[in-house]
Amino acid sequence: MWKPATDFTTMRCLTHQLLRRLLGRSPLCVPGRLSQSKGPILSPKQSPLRQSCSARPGLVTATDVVNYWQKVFETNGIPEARESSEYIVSFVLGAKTFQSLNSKSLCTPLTAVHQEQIQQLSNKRLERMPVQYVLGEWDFQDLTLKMRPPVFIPRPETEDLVSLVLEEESRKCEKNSDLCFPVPVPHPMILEIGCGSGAIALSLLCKLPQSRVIAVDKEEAAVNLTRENAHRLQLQERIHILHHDVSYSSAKQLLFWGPMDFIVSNPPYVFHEDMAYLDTEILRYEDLDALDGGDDGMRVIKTILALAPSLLKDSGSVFLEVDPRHPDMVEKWLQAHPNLLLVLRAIHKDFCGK
Ligand SMILES: C[S@@+](CC[C@H](N)C(=O)[O-])C[C@H]1O[C@@H](n2cnc3c(N)ncnc32)[C@H](O)[C@@H]1O
Repeated sequence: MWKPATDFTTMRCLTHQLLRRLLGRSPLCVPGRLSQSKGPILSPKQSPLRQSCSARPGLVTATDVVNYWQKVFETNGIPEARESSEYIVSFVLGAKTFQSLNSKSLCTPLTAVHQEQIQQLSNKRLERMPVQYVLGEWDFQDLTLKMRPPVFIPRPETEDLVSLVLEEESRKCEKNSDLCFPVPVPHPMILEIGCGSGAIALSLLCKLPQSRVIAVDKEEAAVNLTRENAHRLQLQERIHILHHDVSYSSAKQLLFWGPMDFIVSNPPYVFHEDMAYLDTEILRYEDLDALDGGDDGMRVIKTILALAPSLLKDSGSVFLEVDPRHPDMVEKWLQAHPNLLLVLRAIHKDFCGK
C-alpha cells in the first residue's frame, strides 16, 4: 500500500529581516501597508545630472547617475532606493550588479542613449513597478528568467523549496545505491501546480537532468511565460506545460503522464484578510489570484492534498511552500481526512527562520 508523505517547507517571508538579507535582490518581499503614494516630488525630467557629475564638467558617470536616482527614489518614498537605482544602471550597462562593473565602466561618461534608457526604466520604478518587471528579467537559482506583469515574481525563499526537493531526490538515490542489489531508479516525474514564470519547474529540470516536469497554471500569461523561459533555457524537451485550473476533479487529466514522484507547489497562500496589507508593488502589478489563498489561505493547498493520493507513486512526496500558520492547520485537516493516507513528514523553516 502506498504511503505518501507530505513535506511542508518554507513560507513566503514578509519580514524586514528578509529585506536585510535581500538587499540588492528583491524589492518585493517587504511587508507594507498600502502606501499613500503622492506621485513624484522631484521630476526626473528636471534632472540635475549635470550638477552631480564627478567626471569632467558636463559629463556624468554611472556612479553619478546611481546617486542621482537613489535620491529621486528616496524623495519619492520608493523602497530600496539604492538597490533599485544600482540594478537599473547596471542593467543598462549590460552588467548583473553594480558591484560587478569595473572601475573603467564606473568612470566612463554615460552616453546620451544610456542616460535616456536609465531615465525610462527609472520612471517605471517611480510608478512602483517592481525592479524585476522594470528590467524584464530576474535570476532564480542559477537561471535568468524573463519576467512580465502580472505573472508572479519568484521569491528567494522559494529557492529553498527547490533545494528540499533536490535533497529528497538525492536521498532516494543514495538509499537505492546502498542496497545489495540496487534497482534502476526511474527518472523522476515531477508535477508543479501553479508554475508562474516556470522558476521551480525549470530549476528542477536543470538540476535533475533525467527528470521530467508537468507544469500547470490556470493563467494563460503564466503558461506562456513558462513556455518562453523553457525555450530560452533549452529545457522544452522535458517539460509539459498545461493551461489548466486545478480542481478536485483534475486527477484524471493530470494522471495522463503517469504517477508522480514529487508534487511541488508554491500555491497562493496569503490569507484573504492580509491581502490589503501587501506592498504597493504587489498590489499594483502582480496577479493577486497568484497570492490570495482564500479565507484561511488553504484553498489551493487543500485541493493539492486531496489530489495527491491519486497522483503520487507509493514513495512520492508533496512539497509545499506555506504560511507559518499553515503547518498546524494542515495537520488538523489531514487528521480530519484520514482516507487520504497522507502523513505530514517534516516542516522546514526558510532562511529567515519562518
Ligand atoms: C504564488 S504563485 C507561484 C508561481 C511560481 N511557482 C513561483 O514560485 O514563482 C502561484 C501560481 O499558482 C497559479 N494558480 C493558482 N491557483 C491555481 C489553480 N487552481 N490551478 C493552477 N494554477 C493555479 C497562479 O496563477 C500562480 O501562477
